Amino acid sequence: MIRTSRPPSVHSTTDPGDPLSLILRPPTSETERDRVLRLQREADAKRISDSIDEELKLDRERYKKSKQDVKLLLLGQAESGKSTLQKQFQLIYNPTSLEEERLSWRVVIYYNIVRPVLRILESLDLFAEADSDDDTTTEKTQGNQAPRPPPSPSPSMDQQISLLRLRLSPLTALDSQLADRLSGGVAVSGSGKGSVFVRSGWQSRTFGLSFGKARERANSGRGRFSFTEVEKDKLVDEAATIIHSCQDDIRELWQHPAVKRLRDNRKLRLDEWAEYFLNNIERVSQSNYSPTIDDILHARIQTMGVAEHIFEVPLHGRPVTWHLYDVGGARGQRHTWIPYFDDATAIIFLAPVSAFDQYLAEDPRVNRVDDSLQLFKQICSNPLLKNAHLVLFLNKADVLASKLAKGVKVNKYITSYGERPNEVESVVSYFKAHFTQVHTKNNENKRVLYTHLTSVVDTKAMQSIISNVRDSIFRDYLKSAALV
Ligand SMILES: Nc1nc2c(ncn2[C@@H]2O[C@H](COP(=O)(O)OP(=O)(O)OP(=O)(O)O)[C@@H](O)[C@H]2O)c(=O)[nH]1
Ligand SMILES: [Mg+2]
Repeated sequence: MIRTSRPPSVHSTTDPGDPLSLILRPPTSETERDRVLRLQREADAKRISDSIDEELKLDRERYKKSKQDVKLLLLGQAESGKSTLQKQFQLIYNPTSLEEERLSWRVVIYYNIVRPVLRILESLDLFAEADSDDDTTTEKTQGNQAPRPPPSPSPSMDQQISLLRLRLSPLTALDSQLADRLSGGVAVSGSGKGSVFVRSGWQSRTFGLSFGKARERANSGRGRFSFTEVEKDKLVDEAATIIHSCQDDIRELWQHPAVKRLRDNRKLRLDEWAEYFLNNIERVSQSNYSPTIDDILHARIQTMGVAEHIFEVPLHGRPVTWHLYDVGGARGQRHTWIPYFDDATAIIFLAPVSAFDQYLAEDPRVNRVDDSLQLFKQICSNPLLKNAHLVLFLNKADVLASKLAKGVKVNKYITSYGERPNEVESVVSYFKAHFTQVHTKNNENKRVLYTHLTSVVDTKAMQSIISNVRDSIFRDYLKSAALV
């Protein structure tokens, strides 16, 4: 053991020769008031520095502890149902938080009404023109043959639609205001159907909480806002008033024979949430409207990036922290998933089986079921994910059933489906076989694939499916814990 003397450059701060001490030393002319202010500043600086140290310490502890947590990734293309599944988890493991969010969903729901109404009006315009174009072309080729019957819609229908268009004109301005509010003015191009995306924590930003307050809530694990904060929102109140005053016109448009015709001949295809809210317009447009859980589950807003949700899930009476990562599924969002692959415990991959007649908004040449299969292949074969527990949800079974009941033919879009029966059971087993094959061909680790046929908006059915998934994840979790 050797003894060392202090190196010559190190001095105590009280050393009168130390240049730092000289700088920090209060001026000799300091008044009593200056001294009080200086001490106050020093105390503030210390408090901030201590709180940063404390935050860093907590971060380190959180990170250490989070190694034992379950990390569950919800993956799948846009509109596959990931955020809806997240809400079902929230409903089971943190119901009060969903309750607290209830009123904040009004802005999304109003947007989910206004957008399709404007789309219906656009389609009426577009196809009225297309019809008349078709007629001119036909007449030209028909030469001197007798003229065809007058094009529909009939003039009286035209007048009705024009009148509705006029009366619904306040919705045009509302549409962009709501879009702006939801996206925080950020437009995201090249990824997904609309330009409206939200990041994790959108509610606190949407309702104008100051950053400090939002952060404080996020840090305290509450990350939410209260009824009163939401109630004060002027734009949402205005939207409620406009939608309330337009409700009869919205209903009339929705039930109009011209719109029915466009829907029947599938020139107008509305998304499932649009149909849901338009079918419920009377209730949703009430001035004292408060969204039901079903409404929240049907509300649609695209996720941007990755949103983390934390739940405590009991295992043999002891809480285990689950981190649910709800990702944006549009092609332009998928690069944001990768940092979460490293330590994922489990994946739920959602593939909407109802999407066989749809194409990607990001690339209209790609059938959505085909995109799901390609994406599933990438997930199955990704070396970073090879140890993650794998669950597949063949989702939107209810939407599939209603499409098939309307007579939409699968083999028109998926030619390899051939002459198999156009029935739910047959379609589901056909798609399931394809996903299973992708898994089998990309399964070096011989991991099990757990498959469920789901409608994630169905709360009752989801309760038992989620508990089934939870048990299977915990089984693997305990096995790997035993190996450590
Ligand atoms: N009827 C029905 N609607 C569903 C089902 N799953 C999801 N939806 C609806 O489909 C829409 C899209 O669902 P989301 O959960 O937002 O989709 P997502 O996968 O999070 O989409 P991105 O955030 O864009 O990646 C929502 O309006 C849901 O209510 C289902 O099984 N049945
Ligand atoms: Mg989402």
